[in-house]
Parts: sequence; structure tokens; C-alpha cells
Amino acid sequence: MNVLLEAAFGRHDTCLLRDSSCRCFVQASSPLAHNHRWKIPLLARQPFRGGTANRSRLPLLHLEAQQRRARTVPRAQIEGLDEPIADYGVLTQKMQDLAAEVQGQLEGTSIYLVGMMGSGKSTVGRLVASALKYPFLDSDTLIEQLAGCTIADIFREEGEESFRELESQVLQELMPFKAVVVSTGGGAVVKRQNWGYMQHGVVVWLTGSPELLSRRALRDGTASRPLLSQNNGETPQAADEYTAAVARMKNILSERHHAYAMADLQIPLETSPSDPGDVGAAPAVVAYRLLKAMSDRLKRDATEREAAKDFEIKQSGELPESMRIMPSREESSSIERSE
Ligand SMILES: Nc1ncnc2c1ncn2[C@@H]1O[C@H](COP(=O)(O)OP(=O)(O)OP(=O)(O)O)[C@@H](O)[C@H]1O
Ligand SMILES: O=C(O)C1=C[C@@H](O)[C@@H](O)[C@H](O)C1
Repeated sequence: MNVLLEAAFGRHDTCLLRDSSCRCFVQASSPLAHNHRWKIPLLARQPFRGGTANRSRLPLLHLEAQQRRARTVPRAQIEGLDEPIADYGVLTQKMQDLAAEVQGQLEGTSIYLVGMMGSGKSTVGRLVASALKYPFLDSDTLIEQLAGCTIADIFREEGEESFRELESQVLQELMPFKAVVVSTGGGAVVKRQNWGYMQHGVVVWLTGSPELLSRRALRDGTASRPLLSQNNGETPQAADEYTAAVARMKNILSERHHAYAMADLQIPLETSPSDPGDVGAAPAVVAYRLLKAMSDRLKRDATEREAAKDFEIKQSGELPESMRIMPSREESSSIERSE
């Protein structure tokens, strides 16, 4: 039997877990998420009587083993880090420092995550939002709230076109929001009008291979992803689920690639060096890569803007009559003074 525990996170990698009756307190490593929920066995539900002695006797290792997606972070996965990463605590600290920098550079600009089904827009989006202290919004969830039913129901009962209209409506309504992280639906990039709604934000493409995305999607089951459960003749009906999913992903990706490529930033999902059975780098690593790429890009843009201001107009020959050189601000004020 499992018991659901709420997690209240401390600053770095530790958090306190408690059950609804506050009878169990333990410390555990945090994978950078807030309000995370673990299912842990009833075994760990020991009464807390105060004092560190009791706390340290709780089955922490067992608890970590139950934690979904718990991972160690090999150094090679994290670009731009010049020292080995021992644990999530170090990565969390690096991310907080980077996020504080990016937050200042962004000046309230929103972030829109785009990418195929299963690319981790919601998972990574939550981490990035939490690091930047931005609210997180998931357009698929908002569509479901608006429609009062699931995305699969909308596809089945009203068809893809109705879904796309709702998707555009939601993105339009999100447009005025500043300083938010938005996870968009996988197909949002296809409609030109949606780019208009996202134009004031930084658009980030989470990009992974069809194989990696299929592995993830199949782990979740395809029921909630109607486009993936269709077979549009890419593979014979008898093809196994993985082969069919990869073929479908490839097809969708080839139709959308040019649209995703319009994003301001591209963040690879693969581990490095790549692992053939890969489900990708851990969410915290992808979130770190995203913040790093964003920080680099914003710095580069700022430098380019400064450089663009540093120019000199050189007059050679006579200007056509229709053109004249305006006096500078200093010159015009001295002309005014002398008049
Ligand atoms: N970095 C990661 N490593 C391994 N699994 C991941 C990672 N990021 C996300 N996942 C898993 O992949 C699946 C899809 O993630 P998520 O729902 O965040 O993707 P999405 O891009 O929002 O998908 P969709 O557009 O289909 O809603 C989930 O099971 C999630 O737990
Ligand atoms: O890739 C797509 O077209 C979709 C992705 C999901 O996020 C949902 O928006 C919906 O299932 C369609």
C-alpha cells in the first residue's frame, strides 16, 4: 500500500516530506521541482516524535528508489559547466544562479516552449518557471479546461480542426501575459497566426529524435496523444508499437520541422554522449541547458545592439536634392541659442 506525501522544498537539494496528518517527516533530495508528489510505501510512514535521531532512521534510500525519474547527473550531460556535478544540489545551485541572471536579462519577457509530443515541454517548463519564479501555464491543460473535456475527446468528437481553433484561442488569450512560461501543444507552431501570439516572447524548441520521443510517448501510452495513435499508412497494421510510433513521429516531424526551426533557440534533449536506448537527459539538465542557451543568446543580442549604435556617417560626394543631413542634437541647440 502506498501513501501520498506532499513535498515542501528547502533552498537547495533537500526537502521535507509529510503526509496529510503530518505524521511522517523525512529529508530527501529534490529533483528541482516544487510541490512534487511521491508515492512511497506505507513502510516509511513512521510516527515522527521529534529530534533528528528519528528522522535519520527513516528509510531514505528506499524512498529515493521510489521517486519517479530520480537520476544521477553525469558531468558530460551538462554543457558549460566547468566542474563535476556531484548531485542535484549542486545543479540546483548553478541553476538558481543562472536563473537570477537570466531573469534580469529577460526583463519580464515570457518563454514559449514548442516541440513534438513527449519532448518534455510541460516537465521542463515547470522547472524553468520555478527557477525564474515565473508562473507556468500549459496550453493543453487550458484547452481541456475551456472545453470541459480531454484533448482525446475533442479530437474524437469534434475533430482536429476544432481542437486547433481552441488552441489558437488559448494562445491569443495568453498573449498579454508577461513573465510566464508557456508549454504549447505540439502542433501549435503550424499555424502562422499562433506565431503572432507568441511574438513578444522567446520561443524555445525542445528537439529530440523520433526514436527518443517515441520511447517516452510509449512509456506514457498513446491514449492521451490522439495523433500518435492514428496510423496514416506509415507502417503495416501488424507493425509493432515502437516501429509504428517512430514512423508516425518521423512523418509529423518532417511536416513540422520548418515551423519548429523558426524558434529563437533550440535545445537538444539527447544525453551526451548519446545512448542508443536513450530517453534523454534528465529534466533538470535540459532546464539548465535552456537557461544557459538563453543567457548566452541574450548577452550576444545585447552586445550586438550596442555595436549597432557605434557607427559614423561618412558623406562622400553631393547628396541628391531630396536628401539632406540633419544637424545633430547639439548642433541644433547651438543654432537655436545663436538665433
Ligand atoms: N528529460 C526527460 N527525461 C526523461 N523523461 C522525460 C523527460 N522530460 C519529460 N519526460 C517524460 O516524457 C513524457 C512527456 O513529457 P511531457 O508531458 O513533459 O512532454 P510534452 O512535450 O509536454 O508532451 P505533450 O506535448 O504530448 O503534452 C512524460 O512521461 C515525462 O515524464
Ligand atoms: O503534436 C500535436 O499535434 C499535439 C500535441 C499535444 O500537445 C496536444 O496538443 C495534441 O494532442 C496535439
